[in-house]
Amino acid sequence: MLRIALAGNPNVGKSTLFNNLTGLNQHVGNWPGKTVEKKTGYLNFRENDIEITDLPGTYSLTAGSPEEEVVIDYLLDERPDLIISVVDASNLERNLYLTLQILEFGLNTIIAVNLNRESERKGYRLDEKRLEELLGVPVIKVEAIEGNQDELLEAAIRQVNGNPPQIRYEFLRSDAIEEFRELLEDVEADFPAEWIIIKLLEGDKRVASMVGEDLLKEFERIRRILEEEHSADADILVSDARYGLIEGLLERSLTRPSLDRVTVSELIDRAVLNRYLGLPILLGVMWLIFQLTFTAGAPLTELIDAGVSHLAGAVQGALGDSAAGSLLADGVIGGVGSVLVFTPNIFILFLLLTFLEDSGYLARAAFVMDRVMNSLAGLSGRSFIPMMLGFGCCVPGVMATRTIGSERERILTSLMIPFMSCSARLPVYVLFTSALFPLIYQGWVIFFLYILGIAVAIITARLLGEVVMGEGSLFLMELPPYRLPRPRTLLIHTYHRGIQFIKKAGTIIFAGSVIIWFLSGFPAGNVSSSILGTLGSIMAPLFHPLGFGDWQSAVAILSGFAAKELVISTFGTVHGAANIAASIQGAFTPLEALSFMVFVLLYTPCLATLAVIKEEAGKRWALFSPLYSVFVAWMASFIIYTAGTLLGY
Ligand SMILES: Nc1nc2c(ncn2[C@@H]2O[C@H](COP(=O)(O)OP(=O)(O)OP(=O)(O)O)[C@@H](O)[C@H]2O)c(=O)[nH]1
Ligand SMILES: [Mg+2]
Repeated sequence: MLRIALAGNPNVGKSTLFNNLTGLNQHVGNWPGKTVEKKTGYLNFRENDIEITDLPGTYSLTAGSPEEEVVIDYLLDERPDLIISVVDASNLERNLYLTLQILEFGLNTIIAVNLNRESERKGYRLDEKRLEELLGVPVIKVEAIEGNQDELLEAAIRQVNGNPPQIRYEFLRSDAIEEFRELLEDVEADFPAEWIIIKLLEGDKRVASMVGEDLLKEFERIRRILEEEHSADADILVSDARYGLIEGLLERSLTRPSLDRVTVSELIDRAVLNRYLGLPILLGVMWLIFQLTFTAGAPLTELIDAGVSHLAGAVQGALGDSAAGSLLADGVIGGVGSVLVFTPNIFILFLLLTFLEDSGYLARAAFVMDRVMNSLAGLSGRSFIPMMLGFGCCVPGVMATRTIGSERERILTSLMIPFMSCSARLPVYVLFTSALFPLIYQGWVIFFLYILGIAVAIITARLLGEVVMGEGSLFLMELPPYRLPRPRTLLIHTYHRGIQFIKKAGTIIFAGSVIIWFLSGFPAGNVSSSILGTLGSIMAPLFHPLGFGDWQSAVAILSGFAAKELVISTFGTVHGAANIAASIQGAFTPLEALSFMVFVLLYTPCLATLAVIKEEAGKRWALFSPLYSVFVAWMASFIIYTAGTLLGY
């Protein structure tokens, strides 16, 4: 088995290439920092079994953030047979910097130059054969997103048996270094001496501990000689040497565009990143997303709704009042069907979010929000990307916090994300607003809920910011160029995200609905005296001050702890799929509905989200999060309901 790893800077197309080669579906999008864990896939190419690992994007091989750690650990411990160093053709200077570090390490490497069309449009011309000759490493132009990658794979298989070139920097050819190199030969056979020297010059702690005290002392002496000789710090000498080498290579293999060209990306950015226009544009984009999600999905939703009601009716008619009939019609169709009705909205939302991510706008949103996040929440714009992802689903949102440099900001952001209105809350919003608010207000009510979520998240960061200690991080993020996402890619990603919703309906919602149905039927007789009704009645007084003190709401809220879709499916099971809207109309006033929706928005992350919060922020915060959010939800609903009542609504 041939073990190949994909390494490179963030956002150069590693995961795109990985997906293309393995047929898997790693998260891709047009912003740096999507992949945070390594992922392995397999393929067979001309009788060769190949294992491919997709690594997180990094700029260097010096451990800093958790995802850099992943890459370094992998390279040090697992030593793949070959590295495919993926580089962006428009950013070769910076991208080859990482390639050189991989070569220093002595690993077999080939270079895959991606995004060629884009760079040619910008006016770059790379002579890849010339670069290959100069560097001594195969250089292949690829189009990661499409077509077969035979040329790349052939080169890879050839290179596995080849020899990686030894990178030797001029400034390391001094007598003092040569002496030290000899000393090293007795110590460490596993890594190239040159690499150890470079890492020591860069001050890498891990390598320092590998070498041992005595040699380290000796090295300190040599380092000082070197620094005096060149009158510069050792780590600067190293990076200068790398950039010097790269410059020399590109000078002879790359034609660059003249500098005064203004790209389309720059033109768009002048508006989108404008001091005054940036924020209104972002708000406009968000408003548009939510409008489209709810309105464009409506006709299809109604159609499915009619279908589900019809089906429930037919089943009831065929099986009569038997237990089986009730289980199917109320439990399964009522519970699962009432959630599945919203599939069109969910798919549209995911399509739009994917477009936002893939076009490059999401990275801009982070920039625009940087100032806001800074002054309001004491965080950087980096935190805004996971928050936006949270509108789709909080689980990938929390996972995306890992690329945030500071631990403090990582924890705070993980605790903010559950307040983003994820797609599971959408059925609640749609049902309640459409049942109780006039058409012209519906969009605004939902938009208010989204904004309220963001506001509570920011207040949360503010409050907890006083408790969670640690250093902040500098907000350094590249702006990727805008790209018009391809319909095919958009559809594939939307499909993969949307299908999770349907899977969830078939598993956890299904199980939940059956349980709810069961609990509502026993002991037989009146539902309100069933186990479910009793449980609900016990809890109901807690919610009475919030305006929804009936047992059904209490039970719906309770089941929503597992997954928020269950809030609606509980109503579906208790009332029957066809009657949800009517029974909501009967049970709630608009004010009570608003209070209920606010509660559902804010109270507790679902179990899946809690699991990732535990992963990213630790057990203590995963315990804290639901307690805190239930408290916040109760307070917010109480304030809204009380204020509304006083105002006469
Ligand atoms: N047009 C075009 N776009 C590409 C190509 N390869 C990648 N992209 C786009 O470039 C962006 C980044 O791709 P990813 O595969 O997510 O990049 P990555 O290197 O895995 O990024 P990180 O995981 O963040 O380090 C996505 O928007 C891709 O659609 C390509 O060959 N052609
Ligand atoms: Mg990736």
